[in-house]
Amino acid sequence: MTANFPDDSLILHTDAYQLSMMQTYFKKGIHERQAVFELYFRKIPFENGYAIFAGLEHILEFVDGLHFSASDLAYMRAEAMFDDDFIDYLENWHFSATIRTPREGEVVFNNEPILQVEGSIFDAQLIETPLLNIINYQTLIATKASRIRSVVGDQGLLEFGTRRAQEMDAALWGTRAAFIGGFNATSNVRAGKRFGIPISGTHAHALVQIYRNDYDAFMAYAQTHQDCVFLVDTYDTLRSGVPSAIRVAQEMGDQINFLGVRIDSGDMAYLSKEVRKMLDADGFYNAKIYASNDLDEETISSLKMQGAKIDVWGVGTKLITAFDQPALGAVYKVVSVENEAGKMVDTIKISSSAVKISTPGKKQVWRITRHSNQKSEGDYVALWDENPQAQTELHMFDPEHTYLSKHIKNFDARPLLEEVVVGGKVIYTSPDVQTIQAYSESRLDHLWSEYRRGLNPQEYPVDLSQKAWDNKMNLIQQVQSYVDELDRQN
Ligand SMILES: Nc1ncnc2c1ncn2[C@@H]1O[C@H](COP(=O)(O)OP(=O)(O)OP(=O)(O)O)[C@@H](O)[C@H]1O
Ligand SMILES: O=P(O)(O)OC[C@H]1O[C@H](OP(=O)(O)OP(=O)(O)O)[C@H](O)[C@@H]1O
Ligand SMILES: O=C(O)c1cccnc1
Repeated sequence: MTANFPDDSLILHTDAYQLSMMQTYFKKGIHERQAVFELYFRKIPFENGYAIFAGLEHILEFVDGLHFSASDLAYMRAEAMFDDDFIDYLENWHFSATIRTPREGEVVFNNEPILQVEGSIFDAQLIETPLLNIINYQTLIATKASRIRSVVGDQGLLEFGTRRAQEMDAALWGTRAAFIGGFNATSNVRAGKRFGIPISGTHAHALVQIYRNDYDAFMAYAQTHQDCVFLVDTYDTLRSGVPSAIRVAQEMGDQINFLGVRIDSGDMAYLSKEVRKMLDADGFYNAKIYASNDLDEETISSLKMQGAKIDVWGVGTKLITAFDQPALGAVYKVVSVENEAGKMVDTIKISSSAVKISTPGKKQVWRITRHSNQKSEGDYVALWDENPQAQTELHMFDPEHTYLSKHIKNFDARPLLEEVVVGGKVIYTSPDVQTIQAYSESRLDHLWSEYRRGLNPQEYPVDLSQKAWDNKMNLIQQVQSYVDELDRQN
């Protein structure tokens, strides 16, 4: 049986190991030590050249008023895993960390922090799982949406995914992420209500099946609605669906806005061309052809290449489930931690795979743009105390293949990470989704088309400052000497 709690909170939406580690920090008296954690992904999804940052609003909603409710604590008490003194402490605990992120809709890349938490190790550890949960999904969907938008051009793009999404929350927040990535409207009415996303829709095959023929169904719909898009493929698109739609449009005349017809099966290149001819032949030049059925950027771009006469694209499953790559794979790593003497010390995670070695130190991401053309030259990941804005020349080099380097003058450096939560208090109010979408579009304008193309894009430079790179090499050496020493002792 499912237990429902009136005071349920989202704070236990975390992995048990976070709470276990917190108990250790608490019992050992180090829980108030400061730390910096950074969140990043290692590979851009869908082999795209960029990603779109999304998830901030949900994070702020989660952090706001974060506390352990009575039933959360009672549940923990009943679990053998936790001790009473630890749970007593949680009762009066308040979140007090600082969080920095780019603005939602920002264009972001792999191997750079897209979120930073600075606070007690206790607080930073507690929110790792929900932060990853939110960003891993929403950034993935916003990026997928942006890819789809890039092939659609300025045609209509409708989000139809709710019925296929991985449960209700995913549908809701995925819809919002899709809008940030460039969709025009959604079929999800609750997303319209909550986020101010325009809602849009046609009708289903059920309507036609209930009336048992296209004409009666379309007529009934037309008599009860002003705006009409008729779904024409239930029985036979060209012989029954479209002729019935045209007949209803003619008979209803000015009483309706005949917006167009939707095709949901068959060869959509062939059908759309035939349907266009039929609509035009009867003077319905402005009636649009909508298409849906397992579409994504690949099928849409193929249909366009075939000269399909489709004006509006409805996309569900492959968007909302990120069908071709279901995970972004973002991680959250501690980069600096306070030692016994109260001093912040940078920390590293070593791996035999170079991409999995973390980059130590609290960092800022600087977007470097040329004065002359306002195009982004790359991102410059520097230690927090560095200020590239004060430099007249910047040496940018690939952190793995260091011989790949360039010197840049006459540039702008813009910091991406901004405070959104300070001392546990949310200080940032998200703009409306339309503003976020427009911001995202404007950020993409600063990218060369080589990075924007959907197929085999060039790799955008994400470079480390010399200081950040030296710091990383130093720490790798320190860890190596420590392991070598242990090896000698054994
Ligand atoms: N001309 C085309 N070129 C490329 N892909 C197409 C074309 N026409 C349709 N498609 C796509 O082909 C896929 C296959 O469609 P599907 O097998 O579902 O056929 P269908 O006729 O829609 O059948 P169903 O009634 O089961 O939905 C869909 O993703 C659809 O978007
Ligand atoms: O194909 P997607 O990209 O996921 O887009 C959503 C799909 O949902 C509907 O089909 P469904 O069969 O669920 O309902 P229907 O009875 O209206 O066709 C719609 O007709 C689309 O085909
Ligand atoms: O309005 C539509 O046409 C619609 C909505 C959800 C899913 N498929 C289609």
